[in-house]
Amino acid sequence: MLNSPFISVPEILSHHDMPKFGAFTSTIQTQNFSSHKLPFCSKLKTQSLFAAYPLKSSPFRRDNGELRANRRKEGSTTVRSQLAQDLERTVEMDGGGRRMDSKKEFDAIVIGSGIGGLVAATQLAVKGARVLVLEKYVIPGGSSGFYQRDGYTFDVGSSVMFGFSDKGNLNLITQALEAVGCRMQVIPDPTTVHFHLPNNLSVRVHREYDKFIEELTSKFPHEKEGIIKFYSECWKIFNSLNSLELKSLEEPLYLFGQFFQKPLECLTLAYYLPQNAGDIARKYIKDPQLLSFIDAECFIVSTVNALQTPMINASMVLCDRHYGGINYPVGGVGGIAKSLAEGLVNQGSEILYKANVTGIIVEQGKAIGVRLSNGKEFFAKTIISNATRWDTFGKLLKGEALPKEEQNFQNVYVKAPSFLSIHMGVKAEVLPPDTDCHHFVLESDWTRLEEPYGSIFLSMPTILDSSLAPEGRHILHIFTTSSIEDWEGISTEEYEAKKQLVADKIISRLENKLFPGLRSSIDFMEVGTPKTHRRYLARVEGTYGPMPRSIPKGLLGMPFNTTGIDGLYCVGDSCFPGQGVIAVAFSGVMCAHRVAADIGLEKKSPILDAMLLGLLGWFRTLA
Ligand SMILES: NC(=O)c1ccc[n+]([C@@H]2O[C@H](COP(=O)([O-])OP(=O)(O)OC[C@H]3O[C@@H](n4cnc5c(N)ncnc54)[C@H](O)[C@@H]3O)[C@@H](O)[C@H]2O)c1
Ligand SMILES: CC(C)=CCC/C(C)=C/C=C/C(C)=C/C=C/C(C)=C/C=C/C=C(C)/C=C/C=C(C)/C=C/C=C(\C)CCC=C(C)C
Repeated sequence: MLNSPFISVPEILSHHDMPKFGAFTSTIQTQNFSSHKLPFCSKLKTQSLFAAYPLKSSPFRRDNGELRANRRKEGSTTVRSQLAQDLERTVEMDGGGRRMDSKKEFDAIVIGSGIGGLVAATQLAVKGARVLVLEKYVIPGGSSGFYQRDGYTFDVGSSVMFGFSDKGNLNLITQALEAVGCRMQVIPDPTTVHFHLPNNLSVRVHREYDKFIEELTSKFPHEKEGIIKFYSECWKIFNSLNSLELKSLEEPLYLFGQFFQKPLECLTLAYYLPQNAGDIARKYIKDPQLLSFIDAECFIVSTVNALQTPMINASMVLCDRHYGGINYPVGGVGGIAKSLAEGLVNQGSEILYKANVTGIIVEQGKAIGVRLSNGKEFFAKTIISNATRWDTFGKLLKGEALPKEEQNFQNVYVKAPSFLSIHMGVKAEVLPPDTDCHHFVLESDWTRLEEPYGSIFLSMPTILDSSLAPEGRHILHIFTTSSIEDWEGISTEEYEAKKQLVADKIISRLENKLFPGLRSSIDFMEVGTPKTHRRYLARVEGTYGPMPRSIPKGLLGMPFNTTGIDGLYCVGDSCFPGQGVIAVAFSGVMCAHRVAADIGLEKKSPILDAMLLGLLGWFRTLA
């Protein structure tokens, strides 16, 4: 297998996806679904997600060489959203020359359909807004998308799903789906992650908190008290978070309302907002190896060590994994975005694929529309960018001076490296019985934790959902940090050879540590590099997300959703609270609330707005 030519994700996507998703090949497509009740989401309860994607039931059809949306029939009547009809009418009105497609205004245009963008869009749609999502790629989801090869269904990004339980206030993925009437079947993961660390330290993070603490204290009995105190402090924060109704922290009526109803909890959160997990761990723990373990715990959350990881974010994930637990959606992570996109359309809003936004149109200092690579223009009261802040302000806002809030963001945060990913199908026999689904491997040297190719993340979602692979096979999704500079300025042959070399080394490491015989069990493999991720996720340098330039003041410096440009909002992992699917879902909820207030769908107080936004802006300069 290793001698077979490695094919990069871009090549694979273009060769395989396009025929499979043959219906997605026009420049602009419109999903014109009626708003009847959730056909796809309800199917998910009993079927594999991807059964919902067969070509026959594609939402598109060819019509005189043009792609058109299939119309879903209710009884004998064709029902289509008013919005879709408006759009199509404006396209018909095009008379050559510049295609001013839309004098019609949307309430919001969302650039990008990552989980952040989709949550913002769906939350706005259920509040009654007319939303248009413009996605560059052929399916929704961005880093939380999927692709299929040779009978395997691969998650593009992480398979570790927080916020997907049925309890509390922090199950934001469940809530986002429910808002549009969707519910997905999930499979509880008994172990969040199995750490394989230097000095043969092996720690399994069990779903049951007591079992995890018991395992960790058995490795560090002299630190039992410190362990309990550190994780208990995380619980204090988690419980405060979990008691709040989560909406926009940039909206004063809500924020002051929460302070009034839950003063202790809000003050607790305000107290921890500027703090990092590493400092708090050091209050209780002295053993350097245990502190390094806490670094590894945080690295998974933030791609940086504990001293650089905001305590609120660390607490969120270190507790949710025991509270709601990690739950994997049947059919794969891609089903979340697919369901949200369908829910959005069912609410009468729109999503267009292969719609590459190349510019945000600003008039008299206000963002009023967007321009696509094919020259089309769309207009809205508000523009929400789910592209990273670097892409939004560096590429989409040409000719605009960088607002000072963005300068501040770029001073405090840098682009985290990208990653190298290996998607692999293997013979099932190579995995020992009772293998856990997620592993983190750093064999011998703690100092390599944050180095490129130092730590290995491994997810095997077929341990939980065997429908993702052909019978007798498992999926291995392996990823490790890697920078784009490593992959630039080399010939195609060198690029291919380098992919093979790097993959080879990682396979050897996994063979030594976990799965003897792995190499000979490989049935399918492809390697994605930072260039792949830059191209297919439309993220500058393929970055994993923002990471602090030095020691941050917790979350204090992380911008929320409003920007220095009137009418322009950002959503996604370069907004508060940062990287992670549940984190960007929260960013989507916050963004939708702030936008809804600004377009009159929620209460607002302009005077309090000005005061709070000014205050938050000032706080950020302290970071
Ligand atoms: N391997 C991984 O696990 C991995 C990798 C990267 C990011 N992540 C995580 O994924 C999440 C990111 O979610 P997110 O919501 O911020 O965004 P995202 O990056 O997942 O999605 C953004 C979407 O916007 C689209 N887009 C970008 N620019 C566009 C343009 N100009 N025109 C049209 N569409 C455009 C992209 O195609 C993509 O679909 C975070 O949790 C992050 O930490 C995970
Ligand atoms: C506003 C002011 C000044 C004061 C107000 C005080 C107040 C009320 C504050 C409120 C704050 C709130 C509500 C904060 C909310 C924070 C939240 C919801 C944070 C959520 C963070 C979630 C994170 C960081 C999730 C990260 C998950 C990640 C990165 C998962 C991915 C995992 C991998 C990629 C690893 C895969 C692992 C293996 C081993 C394969």
